[in-house]
Amino acid sequence: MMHNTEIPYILDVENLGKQFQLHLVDGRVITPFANVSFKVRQGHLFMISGKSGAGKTTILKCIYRTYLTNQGHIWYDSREFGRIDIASADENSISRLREQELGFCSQFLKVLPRVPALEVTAEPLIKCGVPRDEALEEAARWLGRLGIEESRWLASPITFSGGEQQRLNLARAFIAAPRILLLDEPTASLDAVSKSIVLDMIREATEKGITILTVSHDIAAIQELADDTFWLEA
Ligand SMILES: Nc1ncnc2c1ncn2[C@@H]1O[C@H](COP(=O)(O)OP(=O)(O)OP(=O)(O)O)[C@@H](O)[C@H]1O
Repeated sequence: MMHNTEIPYILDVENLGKQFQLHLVDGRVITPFANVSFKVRQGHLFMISGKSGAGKTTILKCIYRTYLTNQGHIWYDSREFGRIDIASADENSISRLREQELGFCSQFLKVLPRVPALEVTAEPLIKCGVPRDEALEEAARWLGRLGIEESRWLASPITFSGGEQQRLNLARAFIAAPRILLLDEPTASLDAVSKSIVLDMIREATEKGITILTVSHDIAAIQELADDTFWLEA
């Protein structure tokens, strides 16, 4: 077994800071956090904790580059480009990383209407070049594992309950086995059975070497599995 110190860092967040300008209010600037630094080892489950509103989700969104950062660096040891600063990389590199290496699982569902759940789940695999039939079969496997009834697979996920939408988001995030997976409150609206399935999925993924960063208020459940916890001070 490898000692912690022998496992390389895959992500090195250095002096990260984010500001939002509230254009629709009075133009004021808010700074949820500044000078945030942490390092994440490959294949670890890394938990970001802290008070509500401290900026935990914002950090995940900066790493996925949904948000541009205002300060600092997000050094990522990518398979395709080597060491790259996600904070300043060009859009093409970011698209490529999102397709091949980075996954994000949001608490909320954002999908096109009328696309069936099975297709929505298979989409990340199809984008990676997996043949459609194979991708749909794999999608069925994940939806089944997460307890989404087969009768719902051809419906639009817009009609799903909150917990079903969350499980579909998780299926979509795990299906393509990215190198780094960012999970925003992965167990928030789940019952006990679904929660334990998700915790098993997280455990299996890290065992395969996938690095997971998660934000969760379910400290007891996640911390038991987490290799490291970063406390974001408000
Ligand atoms: N797009 C945005 N525009 C303006 N302000 C934002 C935006 N996104 C986040 N914020 C603000 O940044 C702060 C941090 O939000 P964030 O969602 O990252 O917190 P959090 O720590 O994840 O909170 P919670 O635990 O409640 O989910 C909040 O004050 C929020 O209002």
